Amino acid sequence: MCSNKENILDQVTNGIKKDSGLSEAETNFEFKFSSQPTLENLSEELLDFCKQRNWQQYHTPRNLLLALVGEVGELSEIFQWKGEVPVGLGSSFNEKEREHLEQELSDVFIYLIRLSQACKVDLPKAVEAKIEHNKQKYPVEKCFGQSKKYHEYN
Ligand SMILES: Nc1ccn([C@H]2C[C@H](O)[C@@H](COP(=O)(O)OP(=O)(O)OP(=O)(O)O)O2)c(=O)n1
Repeated sequence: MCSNKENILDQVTNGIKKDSGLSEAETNFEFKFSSQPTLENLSEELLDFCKQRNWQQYHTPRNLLLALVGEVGELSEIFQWKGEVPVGLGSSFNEKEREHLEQELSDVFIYLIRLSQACKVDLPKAVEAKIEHNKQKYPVEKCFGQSKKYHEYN
């Protein structure tokens, strides 16, 4: 390890290793989402899906929130009893389980988009603002390599 960048990477990796017991390969986050469809594309499609079925009457904020929580429960069941799972899932998930995971993550995302629509929250803008807020709350120089709650730092 000679450069500063390598040094930081090493510290991050070791930090993850120490907490999760996973190796460097198992904590490799290199991954990119597709650029299409956009959030706006999905948002429009979901609104159409709902209108075509005359389901606006059911897609109220409270109902959508309950549906979202239900889907989070279904997502959790997939991981239940598996113990720690590496980033990328490794050999912990077979093809069928991976497909199931894709479906449950999608259900959660779909209801999150619908709930945001029903609450008229501009989700990408809100997330961007929240990330900025998190940066202020968790400054790198205070939090580097530690995962404590913000009020536990001095
Ligand atoms: N009133 C509804 C019912 C369903 N959906 C959409 C959003 C979810 O993506 C999916 C949820 O469908 P199900 O309630 O059938 O749940 P699952 O797909 O999880 O099926 P199961 O409960 O059998 O696992 O369909 C919706 O928008 N509004």
